[in-house]
Amino acid sequence: MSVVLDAVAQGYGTSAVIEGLDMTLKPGITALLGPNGAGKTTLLRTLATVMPPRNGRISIDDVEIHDERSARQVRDRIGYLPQDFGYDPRMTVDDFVTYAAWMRGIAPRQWRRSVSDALEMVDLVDRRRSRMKSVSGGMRRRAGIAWAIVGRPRLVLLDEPTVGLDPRQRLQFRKIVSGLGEAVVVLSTHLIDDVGAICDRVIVMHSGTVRFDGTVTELEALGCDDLPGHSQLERAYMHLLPEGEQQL
Ligand SMILES: Nc1ncnc2c1ncn2[C@@H]1O[C@H](COP(=O)(O)OP(=O)(O)OP(=O)(O)O)[C@@H](O)[C@H]1O
Repeated sequence: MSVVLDAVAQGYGTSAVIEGLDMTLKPGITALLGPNGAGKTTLLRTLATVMPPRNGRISIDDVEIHDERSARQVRDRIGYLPQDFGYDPRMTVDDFVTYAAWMRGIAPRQWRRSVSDALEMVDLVDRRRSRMKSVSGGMRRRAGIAWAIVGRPRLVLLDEPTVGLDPRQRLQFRKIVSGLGEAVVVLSTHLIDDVGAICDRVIVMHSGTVRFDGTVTELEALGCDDLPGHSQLERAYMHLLPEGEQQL
């Protein structure tokens, strides 16, 4: 799986959100960090082929995505969990993940196995018959993660996947993501601990542009003692913000 962005611009209506973004994504776990409104969700939606780029080019496995037709060629390889994902509250957890399998074009004879495999990965096998409306917020989010990984897509996009998870569930989440092996995984988060624990690469965005792109170790090296933060990574993150936002 390869994903290449070349001078990608994206926006809504008359407002530009992302400008001139160049990036190549490879197998491994990449975190998108950045303040509210930095453009992380917009970038994930663009990678998910929900919005073709306004300008520039995005290619997924050498297919250039410029319209619905080209997007359809690659969607079966993409698992995307939006920040506020919708679900029918009467659906069971099993139905919900089976629906994702259907959407992803997985052959019906493989649904049982793929769904069981995804539910096992998120530790929800014993809740598969529960309705989505009756499970806890954290379990629902794990069902969302199962939605994104059913059928083992090679591009997995997770928008703030750990919101609402308790500490043990966050550790489980890290284990799930670390187990995705060869996939290109891109996740947005505000939780710097998660980044330090599992990510191979960190991209820090601000106002639709990339302020940093490198490894966790490279990011840590930017942390200065005179900036606020409880860890070297938090201080490095603060260092990358514009000067007016570096102090509390
Ligand atoms: N559907 C939309 N219509 C118009 N503007 C939008 C829409 N969605 C996002 N925006 C704007 O685009 C900019 C980037 O938003 P985006 O949601 O991509 O940021 P983000 O980094 O994901 O933020 P957060 O951390 O709060 O999730 C913001 O200024 C936002 O107001």
